[in-house]
Amino acid sequence: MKPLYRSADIRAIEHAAAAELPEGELMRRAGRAAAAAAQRLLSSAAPHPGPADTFPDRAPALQRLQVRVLVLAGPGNNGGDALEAAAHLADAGISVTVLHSRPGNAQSPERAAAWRRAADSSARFEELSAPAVQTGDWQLVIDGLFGIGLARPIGGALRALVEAVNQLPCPVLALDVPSGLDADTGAIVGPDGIALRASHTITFIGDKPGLHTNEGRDHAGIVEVAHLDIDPALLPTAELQLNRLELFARHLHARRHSGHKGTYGNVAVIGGATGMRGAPILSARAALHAGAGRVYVLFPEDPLPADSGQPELMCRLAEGYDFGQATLAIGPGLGDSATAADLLARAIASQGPLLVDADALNLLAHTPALQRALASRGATAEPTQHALQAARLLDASATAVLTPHPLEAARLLGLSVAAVQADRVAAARTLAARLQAVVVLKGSGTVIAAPGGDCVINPTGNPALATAGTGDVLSGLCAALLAQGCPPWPAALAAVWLHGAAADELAASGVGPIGMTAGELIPAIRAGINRLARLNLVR
Ligand SMILES: NC(=O)C1=CN([C@@H]2O[C@H](COP(=O)(O)OP(=O)(O)OC[C@H]3O[C@@H](n4cnc5c(N)ncnc54)[C@H](O)[C@@H]3O)[C@@H](O)[C@H]2O)[C@@H](O)CC1
Ligand SMILES: Nc1ncnc2c1ncn2[C@@H]1O[C@H](COP(=O)(O)OP(=O)(O)O)[C@@H](O)[C@H]1O
Ligand SMILES: [K+]
Repeated sequence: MKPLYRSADIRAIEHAAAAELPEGELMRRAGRAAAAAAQRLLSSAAPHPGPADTFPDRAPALQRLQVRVLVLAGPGNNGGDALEAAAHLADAGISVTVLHSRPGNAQSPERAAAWRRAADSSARFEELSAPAVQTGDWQLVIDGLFGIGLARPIGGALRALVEAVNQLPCPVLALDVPSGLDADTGAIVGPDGIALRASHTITFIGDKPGLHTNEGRDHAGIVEVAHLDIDPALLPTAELQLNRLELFARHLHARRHSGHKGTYGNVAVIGGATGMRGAPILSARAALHAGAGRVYVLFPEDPLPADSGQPELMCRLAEGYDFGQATLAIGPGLGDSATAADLLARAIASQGPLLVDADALNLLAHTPALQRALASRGATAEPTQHALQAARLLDASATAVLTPHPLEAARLLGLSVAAVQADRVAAARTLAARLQAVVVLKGSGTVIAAPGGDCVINPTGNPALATAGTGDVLSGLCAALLAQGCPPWPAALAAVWLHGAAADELAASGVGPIGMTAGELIPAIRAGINRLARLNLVR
């Protein structure tokens, strides 16, 4: 399990843990963990921004006085963690400069003790200011300005200071949360706020959703969790977690020799109005390469005779096709005609697995009756055998998967895009509950929510995916998994994970992040599925 905790949970855990420990013990542990992480970063001389995908795992001896570390210590307990870390680093012979915010009368006793320890060390103290950041030649900056206690946007002189840190070429290690970022949502605390861009974040007690979605990935960098030896019994069951193989891999089966095309299901992609024919073709090609037995492309009008680049696809007019014969992926390039709306109504009324994407989501947003039909479809449909087996993971009644990007989600919710992005987890959960469907809210740190409240943030993927057509590939991939018998919840988790992992592989091999095309994802996804299926050979 890779749980993600909101700030309120972290505060409750911290409170319970602190009650069993000497005063200041958690802050001392946080400071020690931060100093150790800093020493590992200094030793590995990680470039900034670091493409490395893990924290370095050991710290060879540092040559004394060759490294200069800048520690930013804010007025609260995040500043206390930073002061503890500064004292440890100074004691290790490292040249440490602390830019220190005067805490006022409300300083906690543990922060006051941390300040005394740092003041007694060889660390030099200066007032927090942008020029103090700009004048030094730092090998590392440690950000202990604000953690989960940030109460308003960073402004004034602190804003200039954060801007100055964001210009530095060296690694930046954020303590708990990059200052200025909302740990719950990954939004920059605003209006007109700013957040520090860290190359690495060491986060305390438990991992936090805001580090993995929205602005989080750009600001947190590589995330390490320091549990501070908290008694696991104090950790509540997390309602939110990071996506990972264990949540879905067992549903990706190795093939039996006796299988035939009928064994692996039919996918029908419905879309491709005039001028948007490529969208369902991409989706259908992805479905084919993700293992669906037969793949159809159903056009609302003027069907293409065939896809000359992929003649395995069967191109038809949607009218006249029996929607009960396939897993449906409706929406790519569907348009907003009356025919399109009729096709969506027929798709929702059908009994099989259903994925709703793109233009079909916009039609749904405009048509409350279709929303009601979709919600009651989820509530009344007979769960499949697969779905029953997966009942622990899945609200088995949710047969539809919806894949909105933030604008589509905003239309469905009657909100602005900014309001959706301000709390992506809440937006996905609200839609999932309202429409009784698995909702995949796309974007950096895609959020997948089930109607019962389960929610997952996906860690794979990168900006190579920010190109037209990658969403169509995702819908075809997910439909193919549904067609092969995977229940909606693990199908959505697997599709989002595989799609992002394929983009990560392509970016690592130079096919991106700039200039990767949606079509290039498809063979990389196929390779990923086959790798995972091989892990399940015994099934
Ligand atoms: N209390 C504990 O036992 C532990 C706390 N920990 C640390 O404590 C942090 C939380 O500490 P706090 O609750 O003190 O919160 P913070 O240190 O995040 O910030 C609170 C302080 O910042 C001020 N402030 C908030 N927004 C501001 C703004 N925009 N401009 C200027 N000042 C602003 C507040 O008035 C307050 O003084 C965690 O993120 C973590 O780093 C860790 O040491 C683990 C243990
Ligand atoms: N910056 C990014 N980082 C990670 N994933 C991204 C990023 N930008 C886009 N994506 C992903 O790419 C896909 C884009 O889908 P969508 O917006 O529907 O595009 P289209 O309709 O053109 O296919 C989604 O899976 C989304 O999560
Ligand atoms: K911080």
